[in-house]
Amino acid sequence: MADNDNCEQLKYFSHIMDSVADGVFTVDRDMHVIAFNRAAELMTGIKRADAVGRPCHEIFRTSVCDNGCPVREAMKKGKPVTNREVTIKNAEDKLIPVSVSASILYDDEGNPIGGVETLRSMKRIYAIMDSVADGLFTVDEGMHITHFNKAAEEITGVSAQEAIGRPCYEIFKSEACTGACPMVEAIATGQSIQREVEISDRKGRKKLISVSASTLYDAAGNVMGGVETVRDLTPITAIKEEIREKYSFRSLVSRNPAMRRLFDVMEDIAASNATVFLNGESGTGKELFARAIHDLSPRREGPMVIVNCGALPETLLESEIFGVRKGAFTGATENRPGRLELCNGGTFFLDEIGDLPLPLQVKLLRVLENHEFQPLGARSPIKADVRFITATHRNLEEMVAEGTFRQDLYFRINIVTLNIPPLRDRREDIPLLVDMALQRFNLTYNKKVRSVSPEVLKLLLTHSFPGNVRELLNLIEQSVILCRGTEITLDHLPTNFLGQSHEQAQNTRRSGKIPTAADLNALLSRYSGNRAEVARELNIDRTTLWRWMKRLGVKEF
Ligand SMILES: Nc1ncnc2c1ncn2[C@@H]1O[C@H](COP(=O)(O)OP(=O)(O)OP(=O)(O)O)[C@@H](O)[C@H]1O
Repeated sequence: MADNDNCEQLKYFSHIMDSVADGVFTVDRDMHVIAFNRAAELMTGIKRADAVGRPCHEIFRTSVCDNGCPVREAMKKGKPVTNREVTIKNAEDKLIPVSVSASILYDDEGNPIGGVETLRSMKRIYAIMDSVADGLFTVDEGMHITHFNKAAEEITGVSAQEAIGRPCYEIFKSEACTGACPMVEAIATGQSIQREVEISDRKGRKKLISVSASTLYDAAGNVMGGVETVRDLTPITAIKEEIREKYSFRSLVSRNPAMRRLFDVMEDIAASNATVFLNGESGTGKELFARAIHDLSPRREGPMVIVNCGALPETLLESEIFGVRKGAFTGATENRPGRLELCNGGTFFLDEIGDLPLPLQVKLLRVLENHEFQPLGARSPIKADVRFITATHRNLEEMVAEGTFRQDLYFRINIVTLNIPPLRDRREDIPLLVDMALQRFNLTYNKKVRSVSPEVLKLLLTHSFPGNVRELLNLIEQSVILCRGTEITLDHLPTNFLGQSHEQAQNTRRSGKIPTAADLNALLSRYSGNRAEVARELNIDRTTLWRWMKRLGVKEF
C-alpha cells in the first residue's frame, strides 16, 4: 500500500514538474540527473530517458559547468543561487540563453542529497537585445561573455557562438583591456562608465568604438557581471574626414562663406603674378594663404622667402632684404646677398609690412615699380624677378592717414587684397579646426584623443580668441599633451584659459556698455539661444537685450 502511495506521489510530482513552464531538473550529490521535466526536454532537445543518470555537465555543456556551477555553489554556500545567466548548448549544439536558479535538496534528516535547478528561457529578452542597433554584450563576474548580440557580431566580426564563454579581452583585443577596462571600472565602482576605445576586429582592423559599461545585479542585489553597449565610430570618423576634406583648401580649413569665397579665387590669383595684400589679425592664417598662393603659382618650383618686417631693427632689416656689397660699411668684409636676391624666380612674402620703417618703404616702392633693387654699397641695380605678397594685422589706411605709411606704397601693394576674417567672426570653423588639431597633435605626441567634451566645445565656441587660429591650436596642443584618454575635458584646459573665458563675460557685464555683436553672439551660443539667461548674465532685462540684438543685427540663435 505504502509503495503504491509512493508511486502515486512520484507520478503526481512528475505531472506537476511537467506542467511547469520553466525547465526543471534535479541531481544527486554527484551531479547525476535524477529528474528532468518536459520543458527541460524541449529546451535541450534531449529526452528525459537519455538525460536521467548522466552527469548534468554532459547535457548542458555551459561555460560555468567546470567553474561556477550554480548547484555546487548553492551546496557550498548552503543557500540558493538565483537568476544566474548562462548559455547552455542544446542537442544540436545551438546556444540557448537561460536564467538559472539552483537550490539544495535535503532528506528527512536535513542532510543535503542533491540539488534542483530551474532554467528560464531568455530567448525573448535576447531577441530584444539582438534587435538593438548598437552592439551589446554581457559578461559574468569572471569577465566571460554570456551574451553577444548581432550588432556586436558585426562590429567585431566574431560570432556569438564563438564569443560566448570566452573572456571578453580575447574578443575585443583592445589596449583598454589591460589598462582602463570600462567594464572592470563599472563593476568596481557601481557607476556607468562611458569611454572611447580602439579595438581590433577579427581581421585585425583597428576600430574606434564608443562603449558604455554598467554593472548587472541579480534580484537580491548581488553583482552578477556587467553589460556593455558598443557603438562603432568608424562611420562618424569617416564622415568627419569627409567634411574636413570638403572644407579644406591646401592646408587651410574653413566652412565660413567669406573664407570659402577666398578659397574660390585663390587659383586665379595665384596664376596672375599680381602683388597680393593679406589683411587680417595675427594668427588668422595669413602665412598659410601666402604659402598656398606660392604653391599654386607658376613660381612654385622657385623659393618662397619670408621676411618679418617687425622682427629686425631698421639697419639690419635693410641689409637682410637688399643685401650688402663688400666695403659698403666697416665690417662689410664680403658680399652678402639679400633675401630679395635669394628669392630670384620665387615669391617674396613680407610679413608685418605695417612695421616697415619709412626709409625702407621708399626702397621697397622702387623695387615694386622698377623690378630692380640696389644692394647696400652696390654700384648698379640688380633685376628682381620676384612676386610680392605682403601682410599685416594693422589698419594701413589709418597709418596712411597718420602719415606713418606711404600712400604710394599702399596703392602699389594693394592690387589684390584678401581680407581674412578673425576666428570670432567664423565660429563655425572652431569644431573643424579642433578636429584638424586633434589629428595633428595625436600624431606629434602619439596620443589617441578623439574629441573634446561638450562643455569644452561650448567654451571654445564662446571664447573671443584674440590670438585667432594660433591661439586655438596652442590650446588644443596643450590639452592633448595633458590628456591621457580619448576626450579633452575641462580638466585638461590650461587654467589661464578657463579664467579668461569667465572674465570675458564679466567684463561685458561690468562695463555697462552695449556689447559688440560678436559678444552677444558668443553669449547666445553659450546659453544655447536662451535670451532670458543671456539677459540675466548681462544684468539687463529681456526687452533691452532684444533691442540690442536688433540694433546690432544679431539674429536669434
Ligand atoms: N584656416 C586654417 N586652417 C588650418 N590652419 C590654420 C588656419 N588658419 C591658421 N592656421 C594655423 O594657425 C597658425 C597661425 O597661422 P599663420 O601663422 O598663418 O597666421 P598669421 O596670420 O600669419 O599670423 P601672424 O600675423 O601672427 O604672423 C598656423 O599654425 C597655421 O597653420
